[in-house]
Amino acid sequence: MNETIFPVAPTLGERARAALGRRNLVFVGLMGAGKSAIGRMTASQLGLSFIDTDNEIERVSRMTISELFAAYGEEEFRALETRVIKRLLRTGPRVISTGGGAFINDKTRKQIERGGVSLWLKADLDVLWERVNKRDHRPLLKTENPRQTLENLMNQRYPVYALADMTIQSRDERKETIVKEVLEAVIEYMGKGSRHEQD
Ligand SMILES: Nc1ncnc2c1ncn2[C@@H]1O[C@H](COP(=O)(O)OP(=O)(O)O)[C@@H](O)[C@H]1O
Ligand SMILES: O=C(O)C1=C[C@@H](OP(=O)(O)O)[C@@H](O)[C@H](O)C1
Ligand SMILES: [Mg+2]
Repeated sequence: MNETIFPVAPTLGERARAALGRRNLVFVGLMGAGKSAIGRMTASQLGLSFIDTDNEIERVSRMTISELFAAYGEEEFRALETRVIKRLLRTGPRVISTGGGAFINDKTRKQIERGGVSLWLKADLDVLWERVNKRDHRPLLKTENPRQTLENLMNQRYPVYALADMTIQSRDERKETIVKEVLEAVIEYMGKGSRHEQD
């Protein structure tokens, strides 16, 4: 019997994986933007391993993020976060979802700029609030008016997140759609005139 072999077109995930090469893909953005959820799904599409820096910090410290903040304060948490991210970036490629404050820290942001391509999941206050107010594991939001705290953080941090290599709007839309947009952004960014073109 004659068998005809049809060439199989690469999937979007395969094309994005090839475009990424040896770089890590690093998700940044505010609490509730979807870094952890979208990062995990993106990694699966890319066939890369996934690490959430908060999970990794909790694993190495054997404490929850809330416990770390309560016992040692935010400054110590940031130092630990910087160390963990530095190590993760050295051993990629992988998809890394950071906690919301990581990219704001100058040292951590410079590490990410050297060892990865960054993607800001940007979201409106209403979207963020809708998502974060269902859970209470975020120590920075344990304030009298957490919605106002979130808004203040947006004002402080959005100019810094804007330094990321790519930006995708995280919104009230299926996660699969956001993942598809992320993969398309990686292909476009890595393909044309990115600072990583020669890597
Ligand atoms: N596109 C989306 N549609 C609906 N829910 C989402 C979407 N993206 C994220 N979420 C949900 O919002 C919540 C916060 O997402 P998470 O990934 O923990 O955010 P982050 O890590 O940026 O703080 C989670 O319950 C997650 O499943
Ligand atoms: O914005 C921040 O400074 C923080 C965000 C959290 O991660 P998510 O952005 O994944 O919620 C976590 O790292 C910690 O509570 C501090
Ligand atoms: Mg997260």
